[in-house]
Amino acid sequence: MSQTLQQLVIDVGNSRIKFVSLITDFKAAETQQLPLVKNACSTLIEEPIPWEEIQSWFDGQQDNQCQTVVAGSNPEGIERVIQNWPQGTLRPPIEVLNTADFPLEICVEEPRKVGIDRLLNAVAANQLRDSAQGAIIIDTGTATTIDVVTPQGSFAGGAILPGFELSAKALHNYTALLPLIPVDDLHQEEPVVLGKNTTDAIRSGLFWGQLGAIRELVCQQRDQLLPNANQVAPLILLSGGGSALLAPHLEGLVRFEPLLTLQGLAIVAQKISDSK
Ligand SMILES: Nc1ncnc2c1ncn2[C@@H]1O[C@H](COP(=O)(O)OP(=O)(O)O)[C@@H](O)[C@H]1O
Ligand SMILES: CC(C)(COP(=O)(O)O)[C@@H](O)C(=O)NCCC(=O)O
Ligand SMILES: [K+]
Repeated sequence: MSQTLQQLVIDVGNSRIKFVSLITDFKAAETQQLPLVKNACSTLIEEPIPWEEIQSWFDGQQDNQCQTVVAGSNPEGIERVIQNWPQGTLRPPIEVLNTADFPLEICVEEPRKVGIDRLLNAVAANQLRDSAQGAIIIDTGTATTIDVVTPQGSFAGGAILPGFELSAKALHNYTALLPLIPVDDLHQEEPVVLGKNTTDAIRSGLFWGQLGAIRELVCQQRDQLLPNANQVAPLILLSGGGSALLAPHLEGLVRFEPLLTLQGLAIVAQKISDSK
């Protein structure tokens, strides 16, 4: 019989706090499946947390059936979530901090300085990739990260660049004449390449520049993962707040997994609870 664990998992980034409830199958490690997301919501980092909605996911259940866990790249934001934790149905969260306990080898100069979100993505990628297959993870948050997992399953580092919104704010904040372009504009219609006014020129740079940077880094990282022809092509995963915007343009190249970090955190938390 397969044993399952219900979880409330929270990822606190630099722009948004993401909440999901999931069902994690203890046998999932053998099946190359990610924990199943049942409910999801998010809020901007400075906005109130939608506790009522989140608590309603667990209506009619005993609190001790659900494991709650929080982690992320924004320590102040995590503190806020813990401080504002509601009285009542939800069990207080476990904060996952210590990446030394992760089921992951971290091959960089200072493993403790790597953003936990990048490592959680790698844990999730390890669940999905075939054995002897490497992985490349594109995560488009406040920053966009493009990271490599080796065919042996270790986190091997990667690249960090500004995401859509940060790039838009930087252009506005550090120039005299450039307006602030809301990222929602990029969703309305595909930006023209040849901007005939300032706004369209910025939209073009933000959108096609981000896409081009991602393609170039994926290309170079793939070459590094495939030093000879008899290796398996890497699994390329696309996640994060900006991923829905990019997915149609990376079709055929990537697998779209918008909640990868949260699912990685669910796997890590399940392993921690299992080992106790
Ligand atoms: N409507 C939108 N259109 C395009 N991009 C968006 C939109 N909403 C969010 N984003 C992108 O997603 C990023 C936030 O993604 P998220 O994964 O929540 O970030 P973080 O993990 O840093 O909190 C924004 O910085 C922006 O780049
Ligand atoms: C690169 C990041 C800012 C991405 O965070 P996000 O955009 O998701 O909020 C975060 O992973 C981070 O703060 N990393 C620490 C430095 C490092 O990973 O090397
Ligand atoms: K992230």
